[in-house]
Amino acid sequence: MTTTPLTHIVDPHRLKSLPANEIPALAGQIRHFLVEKVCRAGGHLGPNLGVVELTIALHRVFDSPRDRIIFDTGHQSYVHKILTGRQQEFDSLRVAGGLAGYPQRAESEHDHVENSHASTSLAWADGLAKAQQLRGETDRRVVAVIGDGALTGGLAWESLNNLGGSGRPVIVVLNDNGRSYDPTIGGLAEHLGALRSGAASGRNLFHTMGFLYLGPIDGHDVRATETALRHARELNQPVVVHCVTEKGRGYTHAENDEADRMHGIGVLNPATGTGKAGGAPSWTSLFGRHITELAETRPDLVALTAAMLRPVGLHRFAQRFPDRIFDVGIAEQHAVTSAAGLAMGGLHPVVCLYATFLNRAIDQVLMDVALHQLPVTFVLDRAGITGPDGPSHHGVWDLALLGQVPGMRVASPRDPVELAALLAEAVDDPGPTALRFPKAAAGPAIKARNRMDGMDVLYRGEHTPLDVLIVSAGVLAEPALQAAALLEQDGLGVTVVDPRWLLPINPTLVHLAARHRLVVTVEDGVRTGGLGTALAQACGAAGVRTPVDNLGVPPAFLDHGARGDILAACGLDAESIAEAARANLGSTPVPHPSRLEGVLQ
Ligand SMILES: Cc1ncc(C[n+]2csc(CCOP(=O)(O)OP(=O)(O)O)c2C)c(N)n1
Ligand SMILES: CC(=O)[C@@H](O)[C@H](O)COP(=O)(O)O
Ligand SMILES: [Mg+2]
Repeated sequence: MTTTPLTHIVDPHRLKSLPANEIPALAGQIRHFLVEKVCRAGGHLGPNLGVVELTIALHRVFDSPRDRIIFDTGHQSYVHKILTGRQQEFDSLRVAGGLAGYPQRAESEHDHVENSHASTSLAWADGLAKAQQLRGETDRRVVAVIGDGALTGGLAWESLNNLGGSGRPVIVVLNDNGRSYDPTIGGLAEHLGALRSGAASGRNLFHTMGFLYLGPIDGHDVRATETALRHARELNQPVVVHCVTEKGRGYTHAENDEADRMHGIGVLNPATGTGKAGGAPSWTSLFGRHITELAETRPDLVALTAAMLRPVGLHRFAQRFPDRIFDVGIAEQHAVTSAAGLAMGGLHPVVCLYATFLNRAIDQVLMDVALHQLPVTFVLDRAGITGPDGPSHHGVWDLALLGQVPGMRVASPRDPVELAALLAEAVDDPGPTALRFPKAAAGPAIKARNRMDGMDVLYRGEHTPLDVLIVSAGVLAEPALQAAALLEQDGLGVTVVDPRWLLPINPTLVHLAARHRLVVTVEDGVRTGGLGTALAQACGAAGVRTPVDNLGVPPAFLDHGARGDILAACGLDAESIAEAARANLGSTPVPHPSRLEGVLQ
C-alpha cells in the first residue's frame, strides 16, 4: 500500500481523493506531526490528538469553506489547519505574527469563529443556518464541532433550545472524550456516559430536545464517522452526531497524563513528554497554597472552579477540603450566581476564573453578588496580557468591568507577600472583592518605603518639588520603579505608589496627586475605564487639576505573542513609562507609538 505523504495534502480536495485504505497512514503522519510541532512550540496537544480521524472525516464529507465547519473554543483546530494548507506554518505556532492557536479568518477561508471562549459554536451555527435559509442557500451545511465540556456551558443549552425542532440543517458533532481538563461533571456528563456505554438506548436527551441523533460513533474510525456524517448531511434537519473520542490518543505520554491528557503543554521533549522544571513559582501555585492555608482556620471558605480546577490552582485545596470545592463545568454564570447562593447561605465563596472568562458572568457579578452586597471573592488568574492564546484570552477587561460594579473592591498584588496579605483581606471583607494576577512567574518581594492609608509608597525621589506621581497596578510596580529611576536621572522628583486596592479609588491618592505636577497610572488592562480613568475622574470631582496620563492596554483586540513584548508594545515597559512622563511634562514632544490609533495591529 503506498502512503501518500502528508505534505501532499495541501487542501481538502486532495484529502477527498485519497483512497480510504490510505487514511490510517495519513492519521499516523498527522499524529507524528502534531507531537513534533506542539512539543516544540507548546500548545493544545491532547485535544488535537483526539480529533485526528474526526477532522479527516469532516473534511472528506463536507465541502469547506462553502459548508462552514465551526470549532467550539477552537483549541482543537490544529488538524483542521494541517488539512487546509497550513502545515508549513506550524513552526511559528502561537508566535507573534505566526500561526494562531485558534481559527483565524486572516489565515484561511476555512476558518470562521476566532473566539476561544467555550460553548458558542451552536449559537454561531444557528445564526449561520438562519442566514443560509433566508438567502436560499439550501445546498450549504453548517457543522458545529462541540466538546462534551463546552456542552456544559449555558450558551450551548440556549442554542440547543433554539435549534431543536427548528428544521434548520445544522449538524452538531459532539466530540465526546469525557473530559474538559478533568473528567466532565454533572448530569449531562452522566447522560453522555450512559449513551457512550449503550446503557441509555432508545429516546435520549437530544431526541427530547428535537434533534435527530446518530451515535455513539467511534470517532477514531474514519469510515464509520464518514458514514454517519454523510447520513447527517442528507437528513437536512438538526442532528447530533455523537462521536466518542480519546483526548491525547496515540501519544503515550498524553494518554497516561491523568491530570488533563496534555490538554495544554509548554515546550516538551517529545521522547520523554517532560519539559523544563523549576523556576520561580507561578502566581497560580502561590494562590493555591495561600487559599488552602486560609481555609484551615476559616470553615466558611469554599471555592468554585468552572472546569479548571488545576489551571486555577485549586487542586491542593480540593484534596484537603473535598467537601468545600465545587466544579460547575464550563459554566461561569452558574459559578457566580451559585456563589451568591453560597454567600447568602452564610459561607464565603472564592470564585476562581481566568480573568477573560469573567466577562461572560458580569451580569451575575452585578445583579446577583453586588446588588445583594454578598461576601464573594473573585480570584482572577491570567489577568492582563496573557500572550500565546491571543485576543480572546488576554484578561484585559476585568478591571474596567469591575470598576462599574457598586460595592466591588479590586486588588492586584505586586509580589507574593502582597498576594497573601491581600487575599486574607479579601476573604475578610463582608462585601464583594476581586484579586487579579497575571500569567507569569511571581517576582521577588518589592518592599514598601511606607504605608499610607492602606497604600504602599514604593519610592520617593530625592529631588523636590514633586513632579511625577506614578501609580502602578500589581506587578507593573517593577517597570514603574525602573521608570522612576530614569526620571530621577532627568532631575525630576518622582513618587511611586501601589494602591494595593486599585478600585474604588483611595481618596488619599487624590491628595497625593494634588501634590505633583503630573500623575502617570500604569495598569495591565484596558486604559479606558480602568484605574487611570477612575483616578482622573476622582481628581476632577475633587477639583484637583493635576493631569493624569493613564497608560494601559489600548481598547483593541491584540494578537498572540510573548507577554513581555505585547506589554512593551502597549507602552507598559520602563522606558515607555518614563517617556510618557517626559512627554507630558513637555520635555520631549513625541508620545509613545502605542498611544497612536491603530498602531497595535
Ligand atoms: C468560557 C470558557 N471557560 C473556560 C475555558 C477554558 N477551556 C478551554 S478548553 C476547556 C475544556 C474544553 O473541553 P471540551 O469542550 O470537552 O473540549 P476538549 O478539550 O475535550 O476537546 C476549557 C475549560 C474557555 N475556553 N472558555
Ligand atoms: C483553550 C483554553 O481556553 C485554555 O486551554 C487556555 O488555552 C489555557 O490557557 P493557559 O495555558 O494559560 O492555562
Ligand atoms: Mg472534552
